[in-house]
Formats: sequence, structure tokens, C-alpha cells
Amino acid sequence: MSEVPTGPEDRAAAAPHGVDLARAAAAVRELLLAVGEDPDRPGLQETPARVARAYAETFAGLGQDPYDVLATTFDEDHDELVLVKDIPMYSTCEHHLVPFHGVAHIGYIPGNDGRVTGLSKLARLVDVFARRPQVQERMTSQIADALADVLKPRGVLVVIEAEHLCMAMRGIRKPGATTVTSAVRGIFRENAATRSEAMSLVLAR
Ligand SMILES: Nc1nc2c(ncn2[C@@H]2O[C@H](COP(=O)(O)OP(=O)(O)OP(=O)(O)O)[C@@H](O)[C@H]2O)c(=O)[nH]1
Ligand SMILES: [Zn+2]
Repeated sequence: MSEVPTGPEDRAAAAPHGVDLARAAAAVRELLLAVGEDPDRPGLQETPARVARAYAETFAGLGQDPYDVLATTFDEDHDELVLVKDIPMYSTCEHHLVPFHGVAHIGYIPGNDGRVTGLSKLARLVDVFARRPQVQERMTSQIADALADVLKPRGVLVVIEAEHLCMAMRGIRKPGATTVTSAVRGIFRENAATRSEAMSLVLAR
């Protein structure tokens, strides 16, 4: 099921206010105490406020509406694949609050009315969903659903390749393992040949 908001009220709920910096800083100070650090030692005095500001950036997507990003669309007589590959992506694993990062590939085939969006908007859309506590599968679906909803394309295909630092630096400790997720909608879901043609372009190096 899509978690992308669909109505004006849902969209408002999905775009709450920014990070409470004072509260985040107090929490970071508490966390430093909890791990046995001294938050008052010179090197750490500015850290809570600094981390709070960094979190405001890392989680900025919580206050952004994907529909605003896709507000600019235009008519273009193009009914073949549009594919933007290797969009750098940094997100935060919601289980451990450590980064997972890699690249996103987004392809779509415009619908009958030929609605397309600016190429940069695809990268912005990735950021809106990446800058939240996330799970890779959900982010992949959210990007696909938002594009399908706004552009009404014949098909959408989203592939994300990422390394999860929660698997690399701790826990199972397997640096270099890549997780690949895909979400396909429309013709890419219905037609295996169209899907594999697009996939081969996505995965070509
Ligand atoms: N499916 C999925 N799993 C994720 C993602 N990010 C992190 N995980 C996994 O979430 C799981 C959380 O498992 P838990 O057993 O609750 O946590 P844990 O004890 O810290 O697990 P380990 O990481 O195995 O040490 C781990 O297996 C992570 O690898 C993601 O984007 N998608
Ligand atoms: Zn994790």
C-alpha cells in the first residue's frame, strides 16, 4: 500500500514542522552521557547543537511534500523511456539511525497525455524520501508511487542500490554488501520484456 499522501489533508500531515533543535540537542547531550562520555569536555561542548543542526538536514524530508517537488510538469511529445541513472542517495536506516547510501535509478514512460517532469525533480524526489528515517524497500516504493500518481505515466521503474552501514560497521559486519530493491508500476509490471529491457539499461555499467 502506498504511504504517499493523496489528498490535501494528508499532504499537510506529511509535511509537519522542522526539527526541534533545542530538543534534539538535549537528547544528544543525554545520549553522550548514556554512553559514558562527558558532554562538557571542550571537544563535545558544541556537539549537541551541531548534531541537532545536522539532523535538521538529514531529516529535512519529513517536512517536505513530494507533490511540491513534482509540481512543475510539462507536455512533451515523448512516449519512450526516460531514465536517470546513478542519482546519489544518502538515507538513514530507521532501525539503527545510521546511514545507508548508494544510488537510485528512475525510469518512466510518459503517459498518453505526454506529461513529463524536469530531470532534476527526479533527484529531488529521491532526497525528499531519503531524508527521513527509512527502510530501503519503502523508499523505493514511495518514489515509484509518487511518480505514478503525479505523472500518470505508462510505467515507472525505480531501482536503488545501497550499502547499509548498520551491516558494515557493526552487527554482522559485512562491508561491501549491496542491497538492490526495485519497484515497478504500470507497463513495467505487466510486460516482462519491457521490464527486462529497462532493467538491462539500468544495470549496464
Ligand atoms: N529489509 C530491510 N532491513 C533493514 C534495512 N535497514 C536495516 N535493516 C535490517 O533491520 C534488521 C533489524 O534487526 P534487529 O534484529 O531488530 O536488530 P539488530 O539486533 O540490531 O540486528 P543486527 O543488525 O542483525 O545486529 C537488521 O537485520 C538490519 O539489517 C532496510 O532498509 N530494509
Ligand atoms: Zn540499520
